[in-house]
Amino acid sequence: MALTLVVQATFTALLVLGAYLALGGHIGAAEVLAVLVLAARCADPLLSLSDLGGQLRAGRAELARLDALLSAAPLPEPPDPVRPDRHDLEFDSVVFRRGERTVIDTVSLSVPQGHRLAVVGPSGSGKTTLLQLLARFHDVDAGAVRVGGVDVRAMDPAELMSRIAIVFQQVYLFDGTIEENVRVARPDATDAELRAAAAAARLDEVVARLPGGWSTPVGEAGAALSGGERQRVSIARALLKDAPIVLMDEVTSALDPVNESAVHAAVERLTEGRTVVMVAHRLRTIRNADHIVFLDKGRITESGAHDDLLRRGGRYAELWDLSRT
Ligand SMILES: Nc1ncnc2c1ncn2[C@@H]1O[C@H](COP(=O)(O)OP(=O)(O)OP(=O)(O)O)[C@@H](O)[C@H]1O
Repeated sequence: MALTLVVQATFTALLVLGAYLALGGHIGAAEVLAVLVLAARCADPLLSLSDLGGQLRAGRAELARLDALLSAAPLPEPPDPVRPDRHDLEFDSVVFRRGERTVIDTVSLSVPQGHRLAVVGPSGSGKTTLLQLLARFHDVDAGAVRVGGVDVRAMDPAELMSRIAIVFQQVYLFDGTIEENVRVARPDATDAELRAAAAAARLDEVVARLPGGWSTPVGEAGAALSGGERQRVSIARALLKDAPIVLMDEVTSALDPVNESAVHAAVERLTEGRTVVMVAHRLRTIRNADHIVFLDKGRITESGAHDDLLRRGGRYAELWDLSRT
């Protein structure tokens, strides 16, 4: 850094001196001193500019990635979309690859309408990918994902999304008020519907603490909200959307007891009577699931109800014991 500063200062001094001589100036002690002071003052911004170069290069790489994402071919839309009249879910021998890697490896499972499926397993085993395939963020490489017996590729993508509410770990809050951030799920919702969703998600108690209540800009609120509170915003959105299918990726980080209990109550309300697939990390959520699958390296290695899996004494039972210590 110090060397770069000296090089930059010398370079700047030579440039200024050159310009001075070119303009017909004479060099004396005063001129040299003035040029050195000027060079030192110029070097710092020049250094910042060289830092900026690095930042611009990093930014360009980000832009290239974004561009690749935006220019990716849109998922093909069917000419005659089919509308399912039920909301049971099915993975039929699904294979999904990322490059050379098989991320989902011949997965078959079904979730009857109104049931809750919990997906557990080690990090990187493909749990989130299963949710993404259901919402058709990607298309399968082999097999089929079906909603109400209809292949999701045969559905109009907007229709599919209207049937699904998603609660992901990373909650995206945009620059607006907290009310706008919830209302985005259903802009024509009445105030009463908004308040009811917030109460069911236990978001009302968070809003009550904010300085401007519902009108608090989320820029302020977002920074002040904990992970559990942000997830309550996400659950309120999903409740307001009132979709028959819920896909949920639980927060992995530990929640304080107040948030733990509030989020649990909110999840209960959200999942009541809906068809649910959730990546489950918390004991209470796993326990309340109708069915559990254990995913390892993209394959289902164990599947059943909580008590069956405990009796079997496999990886699930191990995970359960570990999570209770
Ligand atoms: N955008 C991506 N590009 C390339 N590989 C990815 C991408 N997203 C996920 N993967 C890879 O796919 C595999 C499955 O990832 P996935 O996020 O589904 O796992 P997970 O079980 O949900 O993990 P975690 O519990 O850590 O969230 C991982 O090996 C992951 O590195």
